Amino acid sequence: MINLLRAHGSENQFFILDQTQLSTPLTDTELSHLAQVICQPHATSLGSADGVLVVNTTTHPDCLGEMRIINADGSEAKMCGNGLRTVTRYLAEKSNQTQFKIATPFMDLAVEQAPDLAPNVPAFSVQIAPISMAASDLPLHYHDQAVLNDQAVPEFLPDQTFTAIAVPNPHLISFVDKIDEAALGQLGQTLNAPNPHFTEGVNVSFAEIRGTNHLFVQTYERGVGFTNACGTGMSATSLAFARQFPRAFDPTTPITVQNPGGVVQTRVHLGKTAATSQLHLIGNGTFTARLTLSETALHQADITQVLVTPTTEEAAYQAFVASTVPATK
Ligand SMILES: N[C@@H](CCC[C@H](N)C(=O)O)C(=O)O
Repeated sequence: MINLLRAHGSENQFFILDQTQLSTPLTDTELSHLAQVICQPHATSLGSADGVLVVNTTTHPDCLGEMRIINADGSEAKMCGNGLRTVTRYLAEKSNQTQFKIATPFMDLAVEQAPDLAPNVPAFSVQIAPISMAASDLPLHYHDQAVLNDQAVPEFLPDQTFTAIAVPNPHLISFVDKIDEAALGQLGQTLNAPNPHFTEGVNVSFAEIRGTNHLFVQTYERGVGFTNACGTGMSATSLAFARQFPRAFDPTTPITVQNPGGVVQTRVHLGKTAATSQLHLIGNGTFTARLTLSETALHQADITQVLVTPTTEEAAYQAFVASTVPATK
């Protein structure tokens, strides 16, 4: 029998599939099909999920494994920050190591265990890289501009400015006084349908600055829709914040980023350019259930016979959020 894990980082919900336990790894078509089926709200008793995190072996130096992220719509993304924290925990527990690297499609990333956030709420710190603002890396097409940096784009929305950053998955960021969820949803949908600007879609984040090193970020994700939290989105937003709002940024302490699913911290070390800056994302890596099914059923994305065994971690995570986050909206 094969085990899957139900995991979340700030309630960004995933299934972790360790392909090293299979006699035959799933093909890319099978992985895409599995994500589209298992992430549906009523597919399991666990509710909807945002994607499937696939763990493979790797021969890259210092890497304990490779992580791929398949979005709920079956598309593959270049990176997943919240997911990387949960895969860090998975590989840390499997190997009994606390500091190592994980291979991702664009880069081998440094990860480590962090102090627990609360009893039964383990936390992990992950590097977010590579970083680029080059329009060609997003890709973004806007009047042949090389970058989009804190700029009005009336084609997106009036009265807001936008910054585009790849980490390396694409993010469009806008700082606002108060998040207008309907406007975020509308823009997210438009830029993830065929459009002339983001031809491969984009994750769209609106952010409120709530004080020095304190943000609230909400994201409409490519391949998913609204998420409770987007780790790469909160990291890219933290970088944009540090560059655009130096008076509200204290480089000596982490940034607290609230989100609809809880709270994370980011560390931003500004370089001369965005690309030479360094980003780290720190937050929970929570396992809420173990799932068991046959390898044949997994290949066929047949989850009708899956056995779900919940853990006790969600109550601990919710208690942590209630004690530390006075109001998320
Ligand atoms: N939730 C993730 C990002 C997942 C990928 C994204 N939907 C994309 O297509 O780029 C995160 O925590 O970073």
